[in-house]
Amino acid sequence: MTNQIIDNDINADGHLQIDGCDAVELAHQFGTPLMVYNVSAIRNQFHQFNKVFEQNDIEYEISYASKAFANTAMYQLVNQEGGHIDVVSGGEIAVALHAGFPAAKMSFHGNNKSLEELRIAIQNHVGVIMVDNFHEIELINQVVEELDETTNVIMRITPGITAHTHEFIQTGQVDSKFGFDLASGQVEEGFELLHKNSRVHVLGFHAHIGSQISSPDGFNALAVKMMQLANKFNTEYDFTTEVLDLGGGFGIQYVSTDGYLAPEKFVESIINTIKEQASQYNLQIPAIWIEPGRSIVGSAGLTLYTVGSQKRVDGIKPYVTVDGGMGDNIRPMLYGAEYEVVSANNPRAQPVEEVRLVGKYCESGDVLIKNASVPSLNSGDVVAVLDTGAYGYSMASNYNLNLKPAIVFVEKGKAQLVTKRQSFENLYELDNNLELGD
Ligand SMILES: Cc1ncc(COP(=O)(O)O)c(C=O)c1O
Ligand SMILES: N[C@@H](CCCC[NH3+])C(=O)O
Repeated sequence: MTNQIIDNDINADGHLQIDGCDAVELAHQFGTPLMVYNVSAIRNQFHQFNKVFEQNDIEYEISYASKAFANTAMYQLVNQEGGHIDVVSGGEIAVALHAGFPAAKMSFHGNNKSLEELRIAIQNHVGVIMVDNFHEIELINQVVEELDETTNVIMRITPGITAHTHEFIQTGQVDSKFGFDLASGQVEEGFELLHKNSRVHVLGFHAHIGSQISSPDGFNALAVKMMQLANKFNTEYDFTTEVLDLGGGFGIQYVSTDGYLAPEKFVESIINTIKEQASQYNLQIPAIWIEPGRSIVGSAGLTLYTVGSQKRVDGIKPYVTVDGGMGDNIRPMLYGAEYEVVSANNPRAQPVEEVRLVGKYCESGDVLIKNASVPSLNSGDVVAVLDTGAYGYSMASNYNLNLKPAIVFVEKGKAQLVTKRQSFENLYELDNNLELGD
């Protein structure tokens, strides 16, 4: 969305509206902080991805990386859109199953899956396990034997590509904790071990080079490496790569100075490179899978807060405090991430000053926006921090024992509470009274 609010985003009362719902009314009805997702925007991003594959007549899957944002309704929405999901823990599998999401459309990721998690995945016939390392191969072999089951796997490889993004969210460089190292022959070694087990079916290869990437170059380099790999395995092992999964990582625009490339344009570029490589090697084009997270939900979500206290000292940039902060959005503190904010009461109001938009947590670093250009804001006003849909709620914490926010989905003028705000009881319901001491 970013702060280029268009007429469509403003209703007759002059308030911010999200897919036909008044943001100020949502804040009053459901309380703040409140996460609001525009369901039409999520559906539209699925359609854009589908369209680019279909126009190119490519077999594909859109495997939504649910670490970006997951709850029961989100898994159900992805299912309505015909997507697959990428899950990374027993917890994500459990919530997806609870939502009625088909196990066969899940890809199970992780660099340290436990024996128990692998048992859950294999018992429930999860579609594919993205095998990450040699230890995991042993565990998979053990579980399929023990449960008298079979499983599909895709090998995650570390391609040796350094994506242009924040160091904390690069994953494709040689020095990474994820995947089988391509350059040193680990992929061949792992493949031979997997291939030996008739209960394990290798579908192909996966790589994910990082997140919030703004240029297609790294993806094109990845597509070249992956097709080289497919060709090598075809020649040396007579192995047909059925699936190449190129991960996610397509960046979104958080602030107006961020470059913008529509997420489906990254995919178009990947498809073109794979087509060229396939014709060069005279290989059949494998099914192409992608795992977008941020590009599906990032700009579809925003956070509504209510303004509270303000601190003003001559010569110091003012502090404007909202009723949430680092507990619902750790990204500014963790990655120096930037966001834009608008007044939900009057999104057209001209900025009159630069302030620090800060949270209510006991940390000086709890700053949501360092340089927020805002109109005159008063206590009780509702503000919207835009583009918070990815890795906000999913990395939320109960720091200071603050409650995690509620989540509302809106679509065409209708709003639905899809996750309740936590209650104080939720904060102690797992605790036992102390029995030690006097
Ligand atoms: C394996 C894998 N796939 C997909 C994603 C989703 O990335 P993004 O949300 O940047 O699209 C991630 C996260 O970076 C990941 O680790
Ligand atoms: N949590 C990160 C993205 C990590 C992607 C997971 N592999 C972010 O907010 O940008």
